Amino acid sequence: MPPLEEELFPSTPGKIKIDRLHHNMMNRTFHRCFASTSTMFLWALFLIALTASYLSFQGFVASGSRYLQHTSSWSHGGSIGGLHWEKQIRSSAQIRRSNGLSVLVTGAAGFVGTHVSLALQKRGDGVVGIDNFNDYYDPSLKKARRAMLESHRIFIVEGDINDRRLLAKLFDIVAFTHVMHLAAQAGVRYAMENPNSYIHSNIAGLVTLLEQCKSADPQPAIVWASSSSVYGLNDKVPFSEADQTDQPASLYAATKKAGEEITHTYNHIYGLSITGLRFFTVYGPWGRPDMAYFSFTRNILQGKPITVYRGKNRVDLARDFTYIDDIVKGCVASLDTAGKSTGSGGKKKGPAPYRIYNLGNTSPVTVPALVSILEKNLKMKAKKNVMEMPGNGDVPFTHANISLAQRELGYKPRTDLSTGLRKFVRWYLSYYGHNHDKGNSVNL
Ligand SMILES: O=C(O)[C@H]1O[C@H](OP(=O)(O)OP(=O)(O)OC[C@H]2O[C@@H](n3ccc(=O)[nH]c3=O)[C@H](O)[C@@H]2O)[C@H](O)[C@@H](O)[C@@H]1O
Repeated sequence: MPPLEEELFPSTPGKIKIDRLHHNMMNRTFHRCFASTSTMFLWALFLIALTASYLSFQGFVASGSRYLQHTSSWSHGGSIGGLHWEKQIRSSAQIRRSNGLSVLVTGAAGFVGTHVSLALQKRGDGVVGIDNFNDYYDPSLKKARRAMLESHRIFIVEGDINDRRLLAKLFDIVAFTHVMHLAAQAGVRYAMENPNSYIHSNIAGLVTLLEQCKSADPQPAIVWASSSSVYGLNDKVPFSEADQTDQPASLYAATKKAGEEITHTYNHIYGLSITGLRFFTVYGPWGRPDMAYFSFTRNILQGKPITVYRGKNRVDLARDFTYIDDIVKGCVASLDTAGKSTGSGGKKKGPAPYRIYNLGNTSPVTVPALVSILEKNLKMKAKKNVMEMPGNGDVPFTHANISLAQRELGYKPRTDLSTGLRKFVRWYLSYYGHNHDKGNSVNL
């Protein structure tokens, strides 16, 4: 068998005559030469293989990170994104009556958001909720509200209104006719502790939402929650929509007032239909644990003292407490009467309605009177610490003039504070029980 080198490089007849030494030398050189060539060849193969695998690994990483980016942008703590998620949204948005609405409710796991979502769904409108489930107060209460809504086939997307990609995705999936914007950082006194959360939700979040609504095609009509607190240090009673609102007493109030101005610019520039509702101290079942009527109830039942603030010269503070069912009727009537937005895809085509309404009860009640009603319902006495109202953003009283809402929305509050608190206490006891197990976990 010829040596390998001969097979690869057949000798010429002249080469056969080379002497042995020369042949041997040549042979060694040839071996060295062949060895380095084959090594180079193998190295080259190895490098090609390495490069190929590196490139394909890069591709894998890139596609993997694209996948991760995609999923993480919608995964705000839940199974968000994907076909099943989209299907849930579509099914929740389904309209089940003629001329029904398809409404995106922001803050849907909040107090007012839950009640409004339910009312809309019950009459056959399509409802999709969005809520970030933050821990301003016990998130388990928000989750319980969500569970209640889910039992009525209402889907709540877990996400923040500052997430513009999420908002764009929702509007891609559903052509919302209306947005009921209730997501906000609420609470008057907490603004001194955490001012930035008010800017995040009530300013930045509002603008992100309006940006989405302005570019949507069709543009939805927007109804949103302003606040009685915009009247600030106004002392002309009752408070009318035409009164001055340029003296807010808290950062919370200032962000709500700013919201009224911001929505005005979107109405003016882009033709968005806007209705701002100034809610007056809303209370009722499934309410907010940070509010006085709720925390007083919890403390009275637990035998803990409550702090009752008093104004200057020992004047009692008073609020135009408004029952949730009345507020819901005002919200739904606002959606029903909201004129259409006129623009599309970010271009205004004509003037659109801009409205502001007070939604109050028109009968202010003092804080000590509120405490007496709770004591009667709970059949327990409160341990009261009375102290002067600290300068933390509170206002001494609120009182709504509701004639505009009455005229244009047919709004007529029907529940007095005694009736409303009786219903609240009944709910509280059924939800938390007398032993306050869940009440203890309320995070204030
Ligand atoms: O109407 C509104 O616009 C506002 O109503 C409520 O704000 P507020 O009226 O201050 O409601 P509470 O916190 O329940 O206070 C009610 C009254 O109880 C008093 N209070 C509160 C807490 C407390 O420990 N003791 C006490 O006497 C307050 O000074 C106030 O006069 C909501 O918390 C705000 O989110 C909402 O925007």
